[in-house]
Amino acid sequence: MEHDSPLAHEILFEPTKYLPLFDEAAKLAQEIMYEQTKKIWENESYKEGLERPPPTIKEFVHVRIEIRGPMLDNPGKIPFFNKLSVYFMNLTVSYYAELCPSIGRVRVKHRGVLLTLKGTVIRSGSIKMIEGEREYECRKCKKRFKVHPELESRNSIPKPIFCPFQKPKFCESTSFQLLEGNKVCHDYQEIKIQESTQVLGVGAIPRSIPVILQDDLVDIVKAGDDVIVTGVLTAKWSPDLKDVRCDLEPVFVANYVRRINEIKLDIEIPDDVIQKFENFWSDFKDTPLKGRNAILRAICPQVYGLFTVKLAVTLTLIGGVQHVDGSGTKVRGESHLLLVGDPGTGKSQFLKFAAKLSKRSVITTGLGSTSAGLTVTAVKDGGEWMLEAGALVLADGGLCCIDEFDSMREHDRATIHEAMEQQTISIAKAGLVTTLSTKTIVFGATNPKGQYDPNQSLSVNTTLSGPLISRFDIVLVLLDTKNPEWDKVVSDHILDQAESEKNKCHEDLDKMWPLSTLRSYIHFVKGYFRPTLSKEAENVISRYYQLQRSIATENAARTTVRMLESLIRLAQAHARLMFRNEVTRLDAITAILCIESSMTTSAIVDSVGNALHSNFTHNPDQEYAKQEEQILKKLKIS
Ligand SMILES: Nc1ncnc2c1ncn2[C@@H]1O[C@H](COP(=O)(O)OP(=O)(O)OP(=O)(O)O)[C@@H](O)[C@H]1O
Ligand SMILES: [Zn+2]
Repeated sequence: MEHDSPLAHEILFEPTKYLPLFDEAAKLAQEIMYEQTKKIWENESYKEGLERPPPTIKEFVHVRIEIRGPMLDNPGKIPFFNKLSVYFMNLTVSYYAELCPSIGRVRVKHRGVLLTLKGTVIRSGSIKMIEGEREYECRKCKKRFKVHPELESRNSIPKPIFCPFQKPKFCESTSFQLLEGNKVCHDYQEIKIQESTQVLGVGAIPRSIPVILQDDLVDIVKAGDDVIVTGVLTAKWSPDLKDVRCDLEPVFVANYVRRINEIKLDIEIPDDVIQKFENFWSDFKDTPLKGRNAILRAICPQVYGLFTVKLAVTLTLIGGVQHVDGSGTKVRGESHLLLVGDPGTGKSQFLKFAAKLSKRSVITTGLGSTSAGLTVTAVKDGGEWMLEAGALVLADGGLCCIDEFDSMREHDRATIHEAMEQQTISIAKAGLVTTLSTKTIVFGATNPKGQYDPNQSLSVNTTLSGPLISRFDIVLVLLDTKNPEWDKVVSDHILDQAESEKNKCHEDLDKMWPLSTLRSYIHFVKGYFRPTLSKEAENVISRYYQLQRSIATENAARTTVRMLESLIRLAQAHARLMFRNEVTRLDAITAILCIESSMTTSAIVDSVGNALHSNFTHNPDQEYAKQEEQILKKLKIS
């Protein structure tokens, strides 16, 4: 029903009066239908001799109110077209958008109305049973009535003081009989939802609010889920702990909960934008790598050069195609990237830019921004154990940027392996047993321990274990080695000197790829293309893998089957970047070049060089032709 119909208005502004009536009506309707279906069932099953189970009746029936509409896309903001102004005591009140505030804007004025909040589940409590209403009989007028638990006093059920029956005249009795046999219990669970950091400005602290789920709403969401919850705001006294003042805490009693993980990521791209992408590639059909580099230049434009890093970041964000291998094991499609670099080499800039490019992202440090750290932990909240989601769970379906990656805690070092490869985290603690999804791209950045020693393996230089490093598709080392020529171009760039002529022609291309277009492009190619390997590409990748396996290097941890899966993912990602549905030899060789720059010792490219000083070439297509010839010779492919 439209939100401004009279009935909707009543429900929105007096839910505690109308919703119980709706539930009563629904229960009555269920009883009537049950009687009718039971009669039909008795006749039919008798006739057909069928042993069909009799119809069942639900003990608790609730009417769930689902609020939809554009106001949910920008909670708390009052979009103009949605602003319903009603003159009330000469005040213009925009009612309805106020019923979808962001969690940080929930105030006392929202108490008692039907609110709709949007957020991410950061904590989920164990499932309990609470005693529902108690039935009493008045000893004087013999009438029966129910007393409901009071949320404010932590679901205790107060004893009745006076008889509620006032007609035909006041009963005034104060003595009642508790009817023991009618004890009613409800399933009960407490979760905590936090407003999405995407909605907040940089540096704003995301607010959270406890939410109470009862009956059929229990256990339908997990930590990390994005949800829209409709319900009534009330308050409860904080637990009476020694020397701690008791406060009234806001709490949200849910009437309806909707998971929006998939919906949120499924963003519509207008046809004219897709047409723009197609026109762009038709302009570059003869020099495809020039077109690709125009896109790559738009990655973190404030950082000059670092071509290899920009390519790696883009391929990581686009990712490969998730599939199930011959043995039935799910092979992830998400790539992971690790930047190991000296201070001041631009790592944090790339983390922040990548987060802006993603629909759903969490930026944190190895230590994690909450007690849950990177994965998940069990915390005591108000005397009861709850599961708290860490960064990887909150970034499920998106990107998790982890700065100072090597500073993570022991607890996370153990669980992050499963989280990055199997993309799940299983936890069994304090009676809370669950498996949470972490289908997340991990983008890590870390400084080497002391001075980077190229003769030592990555594990030694980063104190990260071999198995953990092997989970990263690409590991780029950014060494701030002295390079006068490089220092000059970077300082010119930073000091915003007059760009040299040869870069001028790139300016208009950069204008074509502002952040919003780049984000749409990445989202579109990820969703639209599912590239398969051509025979040529397969041949190149398998030859390279065999060559790597035959060369015993100290980075043996990197030449596992995982490397093969990484090559396939990166090649598929490059095909998507090139707006194609087939992985060609070009994509396979580009994936190999990424892996080569990933190794401190390269297998086939003579001078991989320092990723920090990799720059955009003026004619990439010609440059590539030379590289391809060199690599095919090394792989003995004619
Ligand atoms: N190639 C570059 N072009 C332009 N600016 C750069 C380049 N490299 C680094 N910078 C600048 O240097 C500053 C430091 O970058 P950033 O903070 O990302 O370094 P970092 O690697 O994260 O350092 P740390 O490891 O200490 O966190 C930033 O302002 C960044 O813009
Ligand atoms: Zn009475």
